[in-house]
Amino acid sequence: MVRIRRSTVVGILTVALPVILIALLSAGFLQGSGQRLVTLFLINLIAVIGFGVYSGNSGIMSFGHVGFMAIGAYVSGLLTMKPAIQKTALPHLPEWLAGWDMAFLPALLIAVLVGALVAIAIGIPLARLSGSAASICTLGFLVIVHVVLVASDSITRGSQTFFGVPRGVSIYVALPFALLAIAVARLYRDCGAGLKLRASREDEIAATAIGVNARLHRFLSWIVGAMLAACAGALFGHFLGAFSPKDFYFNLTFMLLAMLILGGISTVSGAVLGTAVIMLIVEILRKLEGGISIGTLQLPTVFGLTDVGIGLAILLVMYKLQNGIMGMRELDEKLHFLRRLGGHVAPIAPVTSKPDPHSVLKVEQVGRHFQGLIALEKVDFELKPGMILGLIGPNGAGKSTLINCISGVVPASSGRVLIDGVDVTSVPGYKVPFIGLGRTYQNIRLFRNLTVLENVAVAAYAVARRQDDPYALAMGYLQEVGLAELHAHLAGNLSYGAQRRLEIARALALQPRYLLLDEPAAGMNPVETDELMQLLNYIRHEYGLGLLVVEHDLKLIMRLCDQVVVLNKGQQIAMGTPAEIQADPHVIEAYIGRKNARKIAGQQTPDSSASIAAQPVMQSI
Ligand SMILES: Nc1ncnc2c1ncn2[C@@H]1O[C@H](COP(=O)(O)OP(=O)(O)OP(=O)(O)O)[C@@H](O)[C@H]1O
Repeated sequence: MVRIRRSTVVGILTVALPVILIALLSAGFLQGSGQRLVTLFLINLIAVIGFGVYSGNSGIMSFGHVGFMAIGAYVSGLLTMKPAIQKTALPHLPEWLAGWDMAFLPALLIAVLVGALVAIAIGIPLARLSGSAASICTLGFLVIVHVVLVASDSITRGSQTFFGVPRGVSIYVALPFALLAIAVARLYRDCGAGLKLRASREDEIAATAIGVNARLHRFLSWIVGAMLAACAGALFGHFLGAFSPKDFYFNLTFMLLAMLILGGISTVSGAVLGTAVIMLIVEILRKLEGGISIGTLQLPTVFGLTDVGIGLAILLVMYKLQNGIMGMRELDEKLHFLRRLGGHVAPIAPVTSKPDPHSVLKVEQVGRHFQGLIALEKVDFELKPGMILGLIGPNGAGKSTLINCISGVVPASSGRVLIDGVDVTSVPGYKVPFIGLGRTYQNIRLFRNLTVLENVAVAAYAVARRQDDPYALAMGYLQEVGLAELHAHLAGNLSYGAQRRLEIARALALQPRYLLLDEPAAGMNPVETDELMQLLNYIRHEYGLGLLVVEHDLKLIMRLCDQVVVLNKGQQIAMGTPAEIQADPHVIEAYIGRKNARKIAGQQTPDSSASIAAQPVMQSI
């Protein structure tokens, strides 16, 4: 069963109600041309939303969705034409394509289905790409669709227009589809799939480490967006009463992208606002472009004024608001009273447990080379639940590389990492969390444009049972780390210490058996560091987790850890209790150099040991 959250319903209504109002008022009070303009607004809105479902959630700018509009318009137009008109307009049509004479609605559904099939075929390779490479591919798709339609003149009439597509798209016809598009887009944005895709848009590596299969979600959003665009195309074809490939090319792409970017690429409310604003600008500038007379003054025609005007509008908005007028959040997420209407998330207390005595994380002879540089060699240790293992070493010793190898972010060149017998290196990155591993990062990797609650909810989605609300679970973990009050804030706006705690809450929400923490105290003041230490001790005892902590704060390591592993230049030079490590001459030498180590050794008195002499040095590093 799909869980629809109250906040999603509030979000849909916030956007849908003004659209309904505009449409009904226009249908009641405007004349023919005004009504046509509003109908076109509704059709464009569906297309812009289609663009936004893919581009807004994945962060990949699509130039290809007008290709799906062309497919939708062509298929629906062809299927609904009267046979007699079709014979004249498209005399060379093969028999199997001719004479379908379908009603509007089934033809539109088939058009959307064809759009989806094409999207599946293109989406399989496309989903492997991200960033500008994917954007260029979508542009390639648009060009291919255009060329195929123009080149197939026996079935499309080539670059010429074919008339005879039944008209009949009015405000009343377009409105239900626009409302459906709004609902689909918002439901998708807020559901687990949409949330995961938005997380991967923010940081694909961090999203993968909490179980997000970014390729799968890019693929799904591409198909949903394509279906909406095909629907918009079909409506557009029936609105025009004709089909021509040139109507579905760069000009339309430019205008729809302008709407999307101006309003804000990642929100449905931005799509509505952007579509309305650009259509108004276009309407005004088209009138000016043709030359108008004001009293006795006759303004000349200005070629290209509309396109220049749209370009300037985008530039102006982007100069001030990089993420468009609405930014990254929906209107209802920004307005406090609408947020309250969306309801309160009641936390579910996390399930705590005792350490499992049979579980073990084994690092076996792990090595990693980077083009001749040996970053790690033959590292070997075990971590058990309920234990805190410190991992220390000078800069460049290989600590982060080891954590990356253990968590599957970087494949090990040699050796194995086993969690309860399962080889981490043999599973894809997004499946690693499911074998019991959570982690945080040296350079904080949060989903900065998602809220604090959403950051944790992405992880909770990965492991939540069907009956549990991932948001309620996430709220429970936020309470554990003392961030519940800040749940509605954007993660990127939190203080440094709070961001580190949020990363821990996100990792805990995966319900792991082992937690890898890469410099969790970096950038924290002494009070925050003390709080962190208490939190880590609490996690170890209450959740029965095994913790691997990389830290440069040796005081913290010595106070917190049961065992410490020391790396130097990729080699494991020592392993033991904090007291043993402090006394180890190899460790002292690695940290302060051979010469200084000898000096310390020289300062020894009969009743002092190297460890005592070295302690202030070790602790001051
Ligand atoms: N992706 C990479 N490509 C090439 N070299 C790398 C890569 N990652 C790490 N290295 C190299 O591997 C070595 C170990 O780096 P690593 O970041 O693991 O050390 P570290 O102990 O975590 O250091 P620090 O305490 O400064 O974070 C360094 O020489 C580093 O330059």
